[in-house]
Amino acid sequence: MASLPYIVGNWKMNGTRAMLNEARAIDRAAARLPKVQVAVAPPATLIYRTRDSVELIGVGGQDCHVKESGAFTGDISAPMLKDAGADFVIVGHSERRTLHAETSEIVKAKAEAAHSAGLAVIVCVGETEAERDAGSAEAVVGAQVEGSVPGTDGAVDRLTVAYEPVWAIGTGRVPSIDDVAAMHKAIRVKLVAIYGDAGAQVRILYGGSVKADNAAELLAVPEVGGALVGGASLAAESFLAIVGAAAGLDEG
Ligand SMILES: O=C[C@H](O)COP(=O)(O)O
Repeated sequence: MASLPYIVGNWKMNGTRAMLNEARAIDRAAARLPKVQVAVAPPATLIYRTRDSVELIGVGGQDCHVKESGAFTGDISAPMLKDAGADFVIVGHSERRTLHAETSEIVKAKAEAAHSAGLAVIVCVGETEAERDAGSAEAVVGAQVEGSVPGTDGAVDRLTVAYEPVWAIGTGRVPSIDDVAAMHKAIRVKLVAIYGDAGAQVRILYGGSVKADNAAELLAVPEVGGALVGGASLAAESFLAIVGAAAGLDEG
């Protein structure tokens, strides 16, 4: 894969201003690892300050509304994220799909709103454990990809897809390497079917219990273009161990 490995920390609903020290430490270390693209997605309250605290790493939002503005108490629009200094936004995380009843149709509208606002987009997909046990994981994820990725002209150029099996998120469990490889291959086939040649360039991240001790193996899987990291991204030390594993791919 031609593009750099992309390691993204999703802080979820964690972090107050003290977390800016972690962001600074990650930024300093990333400067010494030019062969990895690094980013963090802090909670909305910290986006502006994080942007101001770092020089090199990307900063993103964790969700956006489909509309640019309006009477949507508690929501944040893509242009607002852009204005706060975000470079990208995560949409369709399973916690949004499950806890906020977001359908792929909504996720797609969010992805398109983000693209229109000038943000890169990470679209998350992933099956539940019941779906995997039923043998329908690839069908479920394929339908999510098809239904969630943006259709807007040019959006594919700033698109990343993150495969996150729901049952692997925050559990310490990860799929077998063969299962990760098979799913990433299936997602690639789907992206090429949707976008043609441009679909071959979209990075596909793996997410779900990525830690220092499994990162190198996961990141070496064909079609795995990086990682979307939750828990292990909350401290610079554990996150940087994963970034270091990505940097090591080049030497290994
Ligand atoms: O967005 C990140 C994922 O949900 C993974 O979270 P985790 O690394 O805590 O399993």
